[in-house]
Formats: sequence, C-alpha cells, structure tokens
Amino acid sequence: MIEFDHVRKAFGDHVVIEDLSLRVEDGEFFVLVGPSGSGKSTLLRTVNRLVPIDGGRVLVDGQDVATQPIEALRRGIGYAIQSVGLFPHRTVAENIAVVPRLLGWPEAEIDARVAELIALLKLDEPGIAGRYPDTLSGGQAQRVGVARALAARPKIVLMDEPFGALDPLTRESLQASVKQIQRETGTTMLFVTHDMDEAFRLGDRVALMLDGRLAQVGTPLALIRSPADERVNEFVGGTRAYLRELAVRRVRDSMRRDEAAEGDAVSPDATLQDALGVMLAERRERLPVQGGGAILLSDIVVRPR
Ligand SMILES: Nc1ncnc2c1ncn2[C@@H]1O[C@H](COP(=O)(O)OP(=O)(O)OP(=O)(O)O)[C@@H](O)[C@H]1O
Repeated sequence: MIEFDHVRKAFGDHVVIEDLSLRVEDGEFFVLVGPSGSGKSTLLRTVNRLVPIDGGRVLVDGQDVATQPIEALRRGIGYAIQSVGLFPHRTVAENIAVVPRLLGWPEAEIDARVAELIALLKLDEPGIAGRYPDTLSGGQAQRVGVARALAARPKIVLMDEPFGALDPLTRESLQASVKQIQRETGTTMLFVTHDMDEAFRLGDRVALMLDGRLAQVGTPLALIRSPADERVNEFVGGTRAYLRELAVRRVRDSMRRDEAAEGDAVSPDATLQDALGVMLAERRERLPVQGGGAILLSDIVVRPR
C-alpha cells in the first residue's frame, strides 16, 4: 500500500503539489493522469524519495519513507521511466539482473529470473540476452527497462510514462504485457501518463491531476460517466467519452447468452471497441462469443443506463 498524507511540494515559490492525500491499495493498478506540468512525476518520485517533500508524509506499507534507509527503500520498489536509463556497457541480461545482484541472489536464481523475464516480456529474439542496449529497438529497450523494474519481484512498481516514446502498436503490446504481469503477480502499480486512453486501458482506478491537485479519483467508468466537474469532463473527452467507454467495457458484460451468430468468435474479455472494430471490418451486426452467446451491434451502440 502507498499512502500520500497531506503531501506538499514546492520548487522555490512554485507550489507543485498542494495538500494531496491519496491511498493506493495493495495489488491495485493505479494511474495518475493529467496534462504536462500537473505534478504527476513529482508525486510519483516522492515514493522512492527521488523528490523530497516539504510537508505531509508518504507511507509505504504503513512506514514513512523518510525514515527508511534510502538504498533499501529503492531496492524494494521497481522503477521504470520513459528514457529507460539502461547501462550502456552492460548486456540485456546484466541490466535486468542489476537489483537481484545487489540483493545478493544466488547466480542460478538470477539466471532463471532473467530467462523468465525475457520470455514474459516477449524479448524472445535469439541471443538478445547477450546484446548491448545500443543494438536494441526502442520497443525492445523499453521492455528491458520494464523487466529490470520487475526483476526482484518488488511488491510496488512505479512507472513514469514508460511507453511515451513508442509507436502505437508497440505501445499497445507493452501495455497488454504489463497489465497481464501486474494481474498475475498482484503487484501494486503506480503508473504516470498524460494519455487518457492509456490511463483508462490500464487503470483499476485513475486519478486525474490538474495543477497539483486531484481533480477526481475513481474507476475509468466512474470518471467517464460521472465527471466531478466541467474541467474533468473536458479532459475525459466530452463527446469522445462515449468512445472511451467502449474501450473500457467488456463483451462479457453486454453480450446475450441465449443468442448465437456465425463466424469467428470474439473473446468475452475483448472490449466493446474491439468487437465494434470486427463488426465494421467484416460488415456484420452480430458476432459469436467464445464459450457461447453473441454480441450484437445494437447493444453496443445503444448507450445503456
Ligand atoms: N527539479 C525541479 N526544479 C524546479 N521545478 C521543477 C522540478 N521538477 C519539476 N518541476 C516543476 O514542477 C511542475 C510539475 O512537474 P512534473 O514533472 O511533476 O509534471 P508532470 O505532470 O509529470 O508533467 P510531464 O508529463 O510534462 O512530466 C512543473 O512546472 C515543473 O517545471
């Protein structure tokens, strides 16, 4: 659990975070989203004490981070950033192994963990473990950065715009990998992005940050359907909100179990946006769902209330 308790941070006269309180629960995928300069990165960096605070407390598992030895604190928290920051003179395997090695894991265990992460993050190009960072594509380097953050199985992982520089397809694939790993391991994730679609795709809960304050905290659907005020509504998308809603709702919640359809079946876990995409591409108004039932165009485009 990560708890921000009346946190305040200023750089000189510039107050960047003002009296902010928030609790991120164990095992939660929590996304901080907001425009550039709203204070998201600053807030994230107070957790591993890259940014010291001026008031309030930050607690990890009930312990004030200010009272913990800084090295131990940082080794216990995974951290991945957009510019990756891989060590250029170390191989992919050595980069991934940095924290387990600092923690004194036995070599055999480190090797097994590196191999596991290379597979988990789909870094399966032959020989990639022995290559150096400057031979990797941007997407591969970012995957190594994520693998390094996860290597020692930290209970808490911080990610600061980790996919910001990637093309849309690579980005989506990495989002899916990270979401799946987070779910399977029950890691507590605090993730910063300025991309609302990314926030809604990944977050169990999302906090919209504006000018150093939390404008609204809630599930993606709560922000979309019940924006707290006009500014939140504007950021959530106004008329685009409905499209965003399709991207967070699942086939299983809108399908008809007693209907059938012809053709290739969609997964019940697919989003309504995915299903709509297939319908438009294949000019069909109903699709079968894996395991039985069907999803109908009319149930997607009529907004349920
Ligand atoms: N070390 C620093 N010294 C002075 N001002 C800083 C420092 N770090 C951040 N700031 C200022 O604090 C404000 C918030 O920055 P922060 O990086 O937290 O925003 P952000 O929401 O993460 O934005 P972005 O998405 O652009 O990174 C900005 O006005 C920034 O200029």
